[in-house]
Amino acid sequence: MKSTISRDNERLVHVPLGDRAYDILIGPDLIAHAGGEITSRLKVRKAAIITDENVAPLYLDRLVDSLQTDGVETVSLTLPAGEKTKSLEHLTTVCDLALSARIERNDAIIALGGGVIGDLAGFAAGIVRRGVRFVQMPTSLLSQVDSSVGGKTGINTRHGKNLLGVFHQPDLVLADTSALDTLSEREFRAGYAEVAKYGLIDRPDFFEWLEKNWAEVFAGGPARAEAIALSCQAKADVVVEDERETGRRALLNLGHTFGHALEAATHYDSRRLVHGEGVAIGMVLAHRFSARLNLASPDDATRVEAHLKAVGLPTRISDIPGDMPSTEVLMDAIAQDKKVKSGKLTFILTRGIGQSFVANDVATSEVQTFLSQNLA
Ligand SMILES: NC(=O)c1ccc[n+]([C@@H]2O[C@H](COP(=O)([O-])OP(=O)(O)OC[C@H]3O[C@@H](n4cnc5c(N)ncnc54)[C@H](O)[C@@H]3O)[C@@H](O)[C@H]2O)c1
Ligand SMILES: O=C(O)C(=O)C[C@@H](O)[C@H](O)[C@H](O)COP(=O)(O)O
Ligand SMILES: [Zn+2]
Repeated sequence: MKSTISRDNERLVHVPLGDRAYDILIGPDLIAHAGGEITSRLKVRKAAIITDENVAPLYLDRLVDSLQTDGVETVSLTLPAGEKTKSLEHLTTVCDLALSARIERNDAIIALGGGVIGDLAGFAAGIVRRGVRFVQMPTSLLSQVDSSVGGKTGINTRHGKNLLGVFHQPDLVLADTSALDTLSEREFRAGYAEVAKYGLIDRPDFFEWLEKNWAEVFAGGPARAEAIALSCQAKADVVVEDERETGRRALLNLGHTFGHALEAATHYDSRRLVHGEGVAIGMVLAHRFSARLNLASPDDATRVEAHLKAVGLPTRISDIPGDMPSTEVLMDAIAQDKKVKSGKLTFILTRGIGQSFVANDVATSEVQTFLSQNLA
């Protein structure tokens, strides 16, 4: 019997990308009804489900049951949780599974988990048979508001963060908001950093709304659903305008040049720093750096820091437990940033809350001096 879905409390964001257009469904209990949604939209016969060791015991059986009820044959792979799983070794394992299971181009790889699983499984989906169908089933806040949308996939290498990858849009995103009930508070906060990012990029009213309503977003209910849907819409709007990051999409990297360098410098050790925390510190640094360059008022940086601090996020490099990374290590990581052009750094800077812009040609010496002052 086909599973059906109640439309109560469900939101839909459409990503109009021509022949790569897709829907993002956001709502409760979507995992239990995934089979019906996937088969009615994509007509897949087989699916390789990729998940991690924290998510599998909570949601894998439910997803397999739903898919099998709707006639989809499944195989699954449970990987270790955490950033270190975005590796060439695990990419090979995922590709091997898909090929052994004879996943064809019209079949699907399904990512059931956070951004780590989404980025890794999406990369595999982009390269297996030069591209098979890809379904994102994000289970962390970060993956529901950011990583499941937009088609960036990838893994880390010893040279830095996300340095191997492809653009491969999902065919469908099913964001089951009930899954957030089992997410740790720390991971919820980390995801919230990317929510606040959309306000800081170009939606000052949203940032102001978050300042007033963040406690309701954390509590769940309509404010949370609203923040997730608005974030997906904000990301979709940018992606539709500049799918391959030739210009405007770089705005989504606000806070990430510093954040990624901090992740690399802390060896992707989630006990010290997770991605969203790096982004929170990075966004405060981007606002402080903009003030130092006389582009924005220092009061804006203070306001951003006050809000992120209020929700319990780290906001300074010194908030990261363990030894402080050196300026040299951070500058080395920054030099590998994908936005570097002809050896020149590109940064996302700001003229104020919600007034971010892409700055090419930022002097390395300015960044170095600024960082060494922030590490003092
Ligand atoms: N592709 C993109 O556009 C994009 C955007 C933002 C971030 N990212 C990437 O996403 C990654 C971060 O994603 P993340 O924050 O989701 O990290 P994650 O995938 O490591 O998930 C965070 C933790 O929460 C656990 N978890 C996930 N869902 C759960 C649930 N419902 N219940 C209980 N535990 C759950 C995971 O097992 C993990 O331990 C980084 O690698 C980052 O680079 C990519
Ligand atoms: O989708 C984008 O574009 C983003 O920049 C979103 C970021 O939140 C995300 O962390 C992304 O993976 C960073 O991309 P990268 O190109 O700097 O690796
Ligand atoms: Zn990010």
